[in-house]
Amino acid sequence: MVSQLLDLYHALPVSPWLLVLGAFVGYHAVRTVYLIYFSPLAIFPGSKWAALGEYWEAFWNIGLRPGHKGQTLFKLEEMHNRIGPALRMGPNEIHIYDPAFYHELYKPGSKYYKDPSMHKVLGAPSSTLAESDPIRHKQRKAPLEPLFSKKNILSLEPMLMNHVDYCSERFDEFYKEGKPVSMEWALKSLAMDMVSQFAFGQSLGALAHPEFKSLPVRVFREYLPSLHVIKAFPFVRWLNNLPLWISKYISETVVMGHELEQFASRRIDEYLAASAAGKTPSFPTIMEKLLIPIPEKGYAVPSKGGLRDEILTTVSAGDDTTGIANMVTLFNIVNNPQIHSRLLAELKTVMPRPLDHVEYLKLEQLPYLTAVIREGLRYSSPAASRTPRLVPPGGVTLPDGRFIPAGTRVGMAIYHIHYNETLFESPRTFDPERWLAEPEVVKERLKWHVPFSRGARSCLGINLAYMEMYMAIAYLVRRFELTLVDTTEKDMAWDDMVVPQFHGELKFLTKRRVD
Ligand code: HEM
Repeated sequence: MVSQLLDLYHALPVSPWLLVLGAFVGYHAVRTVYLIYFSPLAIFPGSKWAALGEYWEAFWNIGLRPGHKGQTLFKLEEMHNRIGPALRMGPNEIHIYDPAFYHELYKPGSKYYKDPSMHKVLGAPSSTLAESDPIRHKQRKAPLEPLFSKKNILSLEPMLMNHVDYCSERFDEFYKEGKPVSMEWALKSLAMDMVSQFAFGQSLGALAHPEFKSLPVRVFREYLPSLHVIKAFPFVRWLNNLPLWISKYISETVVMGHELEQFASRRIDEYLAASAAGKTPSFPTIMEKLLIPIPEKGYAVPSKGGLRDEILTTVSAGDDTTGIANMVTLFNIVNNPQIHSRLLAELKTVMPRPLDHVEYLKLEQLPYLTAVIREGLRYSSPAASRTPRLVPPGGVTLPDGRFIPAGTRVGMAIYHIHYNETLFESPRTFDPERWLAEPEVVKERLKWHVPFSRGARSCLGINLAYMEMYMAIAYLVRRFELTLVDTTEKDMAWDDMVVPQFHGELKFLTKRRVD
């Protein structure tokens, strides 16, 4: 057999290496022609590069060329406006801009499931956030869903209030030293302490860090942008599996990720030890619920690694997003004196003195604060990127008659809804008034207010996020004369690095109000 193969090898008219090379080139030439001209998705316009692989998206997103970082979202917006509501953006992916399709794709009971390959990028495939199978997703969500109900979240109010009070004390320290506060770090730390205490029963102490740059806050800020790179080059994820002594020469983010995992594991051990000793927090926690099996709903307690992944993805989902929403909202309040003074006047009706406390349910009733927060969520769109789903069996026919086959990845972006001129007049203006119009008009606009997405895969933390926002905005505006330091609109421009990454810093001097 071997000698026959050797005879064949010697009888070949050209080098076998040339044959291999020829086969490789031939395969790619045929694949290129097929993808660009004959694939069922060839009827959709878009860059030819996009039809061939993840290159087009990577080119605009990962910043190999200056000015091309986190730009896919904006490039798509420009292309949709130029060439139509459905574009090809991958060998097997269509991007849609038509708002009418949003409520088809993300409606409750939608048959468009999360795309597993996309969510593998997150690195915790067994977590509620990343799970794509609808049955397993329901099982994983079973212990969390009642925990995140409004009734339960209301019981967190005293715990959240402690963090707002401590944050205020830290702002005093900065003011006494004559230093401005870097709000992105401070507000992400506030969100981190709130959500981590809800997770572990004990906060990660992010607000106590001298510059608000604790490891967990830094890791999520550094790690999320690397998801663009992992998506284009999935092998990068394997860096995580390298021994730490090797990865520390390659990527600081990977090392920080390992440290965070160890940190979270220690917190889980501490929680388990405290719970065995009968010491549990006075408020409900994510850990507590994850440790109770619910056989009738198919929920079994995960392994320790599974617990860690679930907790870390939930904490990461709730940290940057809420921090960014608060930061963008505060910037726009302070940068618009009329909005600022009207909001302050309203807050004074329920908090006559700067140090007063007021029940969250009363804050929620304030119409102007509510309008400001809604507008802050629209304007900041913290989960701005597209969230892809898979076309269900049978495929789908778009309103214009074009067919998308089953299994195609199809996505829309919250940012494109919130900044669509047909849905929101002058979308680039921060205008709380749009939420104070006639009730029918507001009702129609709310249909397009989707910062938390819609349907079965919408944000689990919506009640917590609203409560954090109402409390942070109301108390910080009521307690402090916030003055911008070296910050302009230009600093608040952002790139889409899975969550917005800002070009500059928002800095405030934080002087206490006396009346
Ligand atoms: C302003 C703040 C927030 C915004 C704008 C936001 C937005 C979103 C969006 C758009 C999704 C859907 C993602 C997708 O389709 O792939 C999502 C999912 C999720 N969010 Fe949030 N989120 C916020 C805060 C929070 C908080 C505070 C928590 C909890 C700690 C949280 C936990 C989650 C979880 C667990 C999911 C996955 C839900 C599932 O797949 O069933 N989020 N969030």
